[in-house]
Amino acid sequence: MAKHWADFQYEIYLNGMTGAVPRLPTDLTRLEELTERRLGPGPVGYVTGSAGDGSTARANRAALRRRRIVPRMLRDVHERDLSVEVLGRGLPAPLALAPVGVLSIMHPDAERAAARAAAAQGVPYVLSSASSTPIEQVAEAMGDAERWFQLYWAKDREVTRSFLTRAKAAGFSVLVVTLDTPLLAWRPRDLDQAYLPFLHGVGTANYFSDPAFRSGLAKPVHEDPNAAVMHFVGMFADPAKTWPDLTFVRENWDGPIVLKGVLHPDDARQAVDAGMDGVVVSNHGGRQVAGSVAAADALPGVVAAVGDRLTVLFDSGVRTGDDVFKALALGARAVLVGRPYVYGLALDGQAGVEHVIRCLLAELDLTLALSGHATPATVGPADLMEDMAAE
Ligand SMILES: Cc1cc2nc3c(=O)[nH]c(=O)nc-3n(C[C@H](O)[C@H](O)[C@H](O)COP(=O)(O)O)c2cc1C
Ligand SMILES: O=C(O)C(=O)c1ccccc1
Repeated sequence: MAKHWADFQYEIYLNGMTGAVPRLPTDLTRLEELTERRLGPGPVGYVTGSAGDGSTARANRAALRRRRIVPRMLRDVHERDLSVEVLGRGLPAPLALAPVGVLSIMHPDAERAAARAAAAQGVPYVLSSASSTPIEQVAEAMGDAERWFQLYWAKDREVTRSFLTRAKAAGFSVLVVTLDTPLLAWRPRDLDQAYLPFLHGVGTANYFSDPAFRSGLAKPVHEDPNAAVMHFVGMFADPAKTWPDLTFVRENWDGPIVLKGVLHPDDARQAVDAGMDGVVVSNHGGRQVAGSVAAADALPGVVAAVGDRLTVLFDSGVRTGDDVFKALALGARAVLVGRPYVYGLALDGQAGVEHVIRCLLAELDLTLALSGHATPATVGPADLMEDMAAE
């Protein structure tokens, strides 16, 4: 029998017999406010902030809230199985941790803590190129758990090639190529405090650990750190890239490749033509194009265009188990979650990240069961209706 994630509910109640209650709220939408009280203004702006006036991030939430579940009754759900197959991998649930850069800003254990939490719960961890911990050290912390690598496509081919070689050697199996960040967007929360995340918490450590990156420096990093940071800024991403450039990535990675940040159905079709295996329908949590379409509103169009040819994943705005259910109903195979686990990390390290994963999946398990589903496979558009007046 598959694991019932909902058992976490009674684990919490039973622990309560000895007077213990969860260290963090089980309504994950409350974590943002707690994190705002815990971290300094720079780090808070970095993690909670988004592009422009923040309306895209709010629209992501609204697009999920507006869709309401129509539960079905009397459909045997006593044995449930949340596992799904994604890109040829069996996952215990339709969830992965999204790539988030410079986690040392949030907690001293940084990427290692997030990766260990994902490994302990069996969900894939997507390591950001912009990690504050070198690829190899994150891999070492994870044992043989499922790990995916997110590529920021460096201007220098040798650096990109080196990242891919290192990630492969460290056991990363799926490559997530982020397309929506060829430039950092206009982010007032960061700008108003002149807070550039790269410059904090050894934000560039993964690059600094790279031999191809280092060979481009006139002096070693410790002798001229400012020059090294400027080299990184010039290297980080390349706004000149076009679709044919994907050939280079395809030729240098023999596992599945997923393009992150696709919103238009035609871009999803181009991903098929480029030999890609999947897309993440995402607007980067509202952090890139201010005023862009809400990710959940873009999802059905992408699924209709390529859902039978590519694995369609989703992120941007997922905060609760019912949000995951809604994304599945709109056609996503699985979802990535960003800020909630980062808040968990900021508030309680590895344990906080595990708390977030367990709450999300317990709530998803219960939402499925209470709506008449024993597996994600039976969830579809017929389970939703739209309520334009929803708060
Ligand atoms: C603080 C922060 C840093 C991020 N860094 C990266 C990154 O390095 N690479 C990447 O592809 N996406 C990055 N993202 C975007 C996430 O992968 C994901 O798309 C987004 O957080 C999903 O939205 P959500 O936060 O509403 O769940 C970052 C997001 C946040 C909040
Ligand atoms: O802040 C982000 O959204 C992001 O993608 C990023 C990129 C580089 C370093 C840190 C974060």
